[in-house]
Amino acid sequence: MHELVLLAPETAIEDLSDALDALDALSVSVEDADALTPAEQALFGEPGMPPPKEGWQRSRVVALFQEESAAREAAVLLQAQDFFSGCQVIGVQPVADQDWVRLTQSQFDPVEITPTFWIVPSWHEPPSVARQVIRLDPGLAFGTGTHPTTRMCLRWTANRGAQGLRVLDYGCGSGILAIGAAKFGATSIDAVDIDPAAVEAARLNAVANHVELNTGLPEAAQGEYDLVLANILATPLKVLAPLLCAHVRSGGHLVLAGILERQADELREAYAPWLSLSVSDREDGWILMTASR
Ligand SMILES: C[S@@+](CC[C@H](N)C(=O)[O-])C[C@H]1O[C@@H](n2cnc3c(N)ncnc32)[C@H](O)[C@@H]1O
Repeated sequence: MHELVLLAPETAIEDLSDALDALDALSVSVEDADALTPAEQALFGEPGMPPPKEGWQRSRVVALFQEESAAREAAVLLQAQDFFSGCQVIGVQPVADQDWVRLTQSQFDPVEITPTFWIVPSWHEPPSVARQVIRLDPGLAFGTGTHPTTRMCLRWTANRGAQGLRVLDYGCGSGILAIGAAKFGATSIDAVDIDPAAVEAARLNAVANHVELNTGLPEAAQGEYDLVLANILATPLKVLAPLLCAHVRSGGHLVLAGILERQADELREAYAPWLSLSVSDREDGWILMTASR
C-alpha cells in the first residue's frame, strides 16, 4: 500500500476528505501538522460527539491507497480543484507491512479495577491474583475499562456488591457496567443505549462473559431498580435527571459518571428535586456522584 501525504488548512479539510473518499482512498486521517511543536493546537471534543472542528489550522492529511499509481493520480487530480489552493502535496510513500492485529492488541493490557477484579482482553491470560474477570476486547462501543469513569463505576459495584439486585445500566456502551453487576451477583439486568451498535456490542459481550443481560434501546428500561448506573456526560445526565431518578426504587442507589470535578454543583442542582447527590470517588479530574433513595 501507499500513502499520499498532504498539508491543508482547516477550511479545506472537509472538501479534501470528501474528494479523497471519491478517489477511492482506503482511509483518510487528519492530524495536527504542528503536533509536538510550540504551535501545537489542542482541540478538545466530548466522546461520542462530532469533533469541534474538522481539522487544525495546519493539518497533515494522510490518505491510504492500495496502489502507488492511484495515490499519484489522486495527487494530480486534487491539485486541479478550486479548494486545493492553500493545500500542498508532500509526497507519496510506501507503507511498510506490519502485523496490524498484533500492533493493536499490544496496546491493550489487562486493566485492574480492584486488586482482584480485572478487565482482560481475549488475547491475554487473566492475572493470577484475579478472582473476578470481565473478558472484553476493544470494539465499536465505548467501555473497555481504560477510562476512569468506567473504572469508578465498576469499583463502586465491586466494593458494594450487587447480590440479587435488579440493575439498570443506562448508556451501556459495551455493556461493561452491566456485565460487572452480573459478576457481582445482580440477577436481573437491563442494559440500554441510544446507539444500536452499542446494544449489539453489549449483547455479544454478555454472551462472551456467560452472563444474562436484557439489552435494548432506552425504552426497554421499565419500572424501578435497586441500582441505576449511568456513565454518560454531564449535559445528557442533567436532561435525564427525572427519568433516571424515577427508575430508582425506595432503598435503591443511583450511580452517575462522566462528570468533571467542576461540574459537581450543576449536577447536584439538577438532581436536587428528586435525590441528593454526593461525590463518592474521583480519578484524573472525573468524579463519581451517587445517591440513595
Ligand atoms: C461514556 S459511554 C459509557 C459506556 C459504558 N457504560 C461505560 O461505562 O464505559 C456513554 C454511552 O451512553 C450512550 N448514550 C448517550 N446519550 C444517551 C441517552 N440519552 N440515552 C441512552 N444512552 C445514551 C452512548 O451511546 C454511549 O454508548
